Amino acid sequence: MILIIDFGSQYNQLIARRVRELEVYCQIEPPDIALDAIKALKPEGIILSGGPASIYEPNSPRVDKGIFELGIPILGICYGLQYMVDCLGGKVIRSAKREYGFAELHVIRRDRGGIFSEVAEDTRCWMSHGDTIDQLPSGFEITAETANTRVAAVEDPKRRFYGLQFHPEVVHTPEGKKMLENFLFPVCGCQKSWTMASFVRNSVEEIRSTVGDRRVVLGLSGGVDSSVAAMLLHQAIGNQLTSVFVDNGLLRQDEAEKVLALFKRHFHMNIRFARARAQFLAALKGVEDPERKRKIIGRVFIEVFDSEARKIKNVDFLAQGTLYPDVIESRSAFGGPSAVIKSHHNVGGLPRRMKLKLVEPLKHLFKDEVRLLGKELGLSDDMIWRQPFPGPGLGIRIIGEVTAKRLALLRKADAILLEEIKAADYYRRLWQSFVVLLPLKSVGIMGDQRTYENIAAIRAVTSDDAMTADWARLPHELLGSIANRIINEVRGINRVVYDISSKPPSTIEWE
Ligand SMILES: Nc1ncnc2c1ncn2[C@@H]1O[C@H](COP(=O)(O)OP(=O)(O)OP(=O)(O)O)[C@@H](O)[C@H]1O
Ligand SMILES: O=c1[nH]c(=O)c2[nH+]cn([C@@H]3O[C@H](COP(=O)(O)O)[C@@H](O)[C@H]3O)c2[nH]1
Ligand SMILES: NC(=O)CC[C@H](N)C(=O)O
Ligand SMILES: [Mg+2]
Repeated sequence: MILIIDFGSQYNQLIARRVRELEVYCQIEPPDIALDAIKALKPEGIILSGGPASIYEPNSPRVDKGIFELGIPILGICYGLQYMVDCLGGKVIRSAKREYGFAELHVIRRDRGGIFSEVAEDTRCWMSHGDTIDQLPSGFEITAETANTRVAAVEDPKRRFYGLQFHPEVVHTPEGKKMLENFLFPVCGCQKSWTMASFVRNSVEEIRSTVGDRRVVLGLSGGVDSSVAAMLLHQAIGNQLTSVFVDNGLLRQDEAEKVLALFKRHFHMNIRFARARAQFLAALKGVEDPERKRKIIGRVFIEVFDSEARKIKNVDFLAQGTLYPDVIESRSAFGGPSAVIKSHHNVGGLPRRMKLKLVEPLKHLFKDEVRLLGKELGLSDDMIWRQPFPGPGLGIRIIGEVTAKRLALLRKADAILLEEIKAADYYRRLWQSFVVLLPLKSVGIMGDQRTYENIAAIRAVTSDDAMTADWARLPHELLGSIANRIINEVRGINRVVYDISSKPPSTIEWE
């Protein structure tokens, strides 16, 4: 495996994606990981990520220096390179000018089977730094330069230490993937072994040894992640698993009935249905702040799981379909180097003290990997290709207070949108498509009468992993027919707008 040390770069997950695309398993860990924990992972190579800090500042993040004594190849990217240089006796200074964007890279040495083998002598790279290397540690030499940056890449071929001032993980560095490939295979000697079949084998074993003869409850939403987690756990521990579907009152039209029917038909596992509408709505009464709503929903979910667990004997574990991006994005909530954007109900929204221990077999996977895993486990295409639906559901799509009346309005509008999207064959082409109910009213005219009613917004985005997203260029005719149907069929909505923001700077959900 490859260990990635997270110095807070916004591109960390991209590094992980690239490595896994090359069929090598990797894991991202924070800089305070202990040296013994690093050794226990038995990495074949270590990648030090970029990050917003400057190495000469007090309290800039550092990982145990012992990594340089392990005899393992190390690749430093941007801040990671600067950290390596600083640790090993070189010098990093603030550069006279910041460099952000494309730069022409001139490769000086690519004849030693290192990072640049088979890379063109002149190629482009993506820079994003304000610091620069002034003095190299002994044993290092410069292997590439740009017009602005004398030290664009370095290596110490004896110790197999490599450093890039630019970002090989972004698509704007066209030969970046080749450079990473060179690091993984010739340099680190990795094998291509990251396949879903091997993942299933290892997870089943791990789940069995964690759970022993105890019981597990799993939050089953009918979404891709929890359905795949349920299949995996069921394969590992069979009847020791009970899945709990919670009707939190924030679901879409007919969702509870549909999900239950589907699972009863296709899966022979224990499923419980927890009716908790009133509990969620009461807890949300009068609450308008998005983060408060999220925390409340997270807490009530756990209360419901706890009370279901009490009805079954010997339950020690709660299983969830938490994915890698949820974990990494929420890490900051626990003191990591990046900023808190929003608390996902199943991670940052969890209460601090919990009775049940978490089992999260998918917490190192990305969404597209979970879909592949679902296929491996025999889940139908319809389930695998469902658009994601957040656990807080319509609760974060009603801006402002959540009430039964507003839920009813949104449910109708959302059902119409989905019907139209599916009929136009756009469902699978979109990462998500949904309606948001705004806390605003506007004036309209219907049948010669004045109306003063709610505004709904349509949100439809394309994305690969929800980390970035673009608004979907839906045909005007389709948008027109959705709007037309919503306004005609949903009493209480008289205006529909289309959200044309991308992520970043906006996010996919409005709250
Ligand atoms: N209505 C629900 N009942 C029980 N558990 C739920 C419910 N909604 C969400 N969860 C739990 O919260 C986790 C996170 O929700 P999330 O929406 O990210 O995943 P998902 O619903 O499984 O998949 P998808 O992202 O495709 O919607 C789920 O994996 C599940 O364990
Ligand atoms: O299970 C979930 N619990 C949550 O609390 C939550 N918040 C956002 N999402 C989903 O995450 C993806 C990224 O959303 P944002 O761009 O709005 O952050 C999108 O796919 C969102 O639908 C959630 N899923
Ligand atoms: N992208 C980065 O890793 C930046 C590293 C450091 N903060 C610099 O400005 O050079
Ligand atoms: Mg979901």
